[in-house]
Amino acid sequence: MSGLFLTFEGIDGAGKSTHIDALAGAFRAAGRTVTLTREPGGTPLAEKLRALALNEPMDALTEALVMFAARRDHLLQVIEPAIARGNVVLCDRFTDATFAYQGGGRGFDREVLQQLERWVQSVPAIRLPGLRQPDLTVWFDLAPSVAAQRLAGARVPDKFESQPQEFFARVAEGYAQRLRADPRRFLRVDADQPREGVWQAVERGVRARGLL
Ligand SMILES: Nc1ncnc2c1ncn2[C@@H]1O[C@H](COP(=O)(O)OP(=O)(O)O)[C@@H](O)[C@H]1O
Ligand SMILES: Cc1cn([C@H]2C[C@H](O)[C@@H](COP(=O)(O)OP(=O)(O)O)O2)c(=O)[nH]c1=O
Repeated sequence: MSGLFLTFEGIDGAGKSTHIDALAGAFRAAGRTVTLTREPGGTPLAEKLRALALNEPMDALTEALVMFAARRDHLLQVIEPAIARGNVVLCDRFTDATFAYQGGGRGFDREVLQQLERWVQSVPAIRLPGLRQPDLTVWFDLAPSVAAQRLAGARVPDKFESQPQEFFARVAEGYAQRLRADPRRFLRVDADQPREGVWQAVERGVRARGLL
């Protein structure tokens, strides 16, 4: 079986977490080996970079470089080997998050991000000029006001979660731009419904593409 690479995106509080586990269960039930991972993070080095990125103030270029440094390590140490073994890699956030948060939220130069994307996602397994990209990206689309209500009191906010709603409106627009640039890669899910409805939309979308 050939490997698969699926990523999950959305503003903080959109409700990704539960459904990633459920999807892992569905793939395992279909006989697949699943690698569950996340960004920033997924390796010892990238988890150290995550702690810095989520807690230390830094300028937008530094933040983007830290995200892509963590990504490079994660891609080479975990994601590529798992895909090569034929696993299904389910990754909580990937490069679309950098375009959404650092590009949209922080207003950082998208051309610089595109250059970093080209460097970091050029891997030996893929002949240039191709890049490693997800086979499917599930985008949990939710209005920032609803996400803020869901997060209120749910957990101690980190550097990003404590941003104002206007920040998340720009992050959401950042995701929408990435979808417009590559619509076939995305499954947009309306996250403003009860969990069961969200799950059905995720499962149906993944099955409809023949991935499950
Ligand atoms: N469909 C839903 N309706 C209402 N609340 C939800 C729904 N999905 C998740 N939640 C709750 O919203 C909060 C954020 O969900 P979470 O899965 O942690 O989001 P994310 O991983 O996208 O940041 C949690 O408290 C979770 O229990
Ligand atoms: C991957 C990535 C995440 N982030 C941010 C988005 C999130 O606020 C945070 C971590 O994401 P996440 O793992 O979704 O947080 P949690 O475990 O609290 O649900 O990092 C970026 O700003 N840029 C990136 O490239």
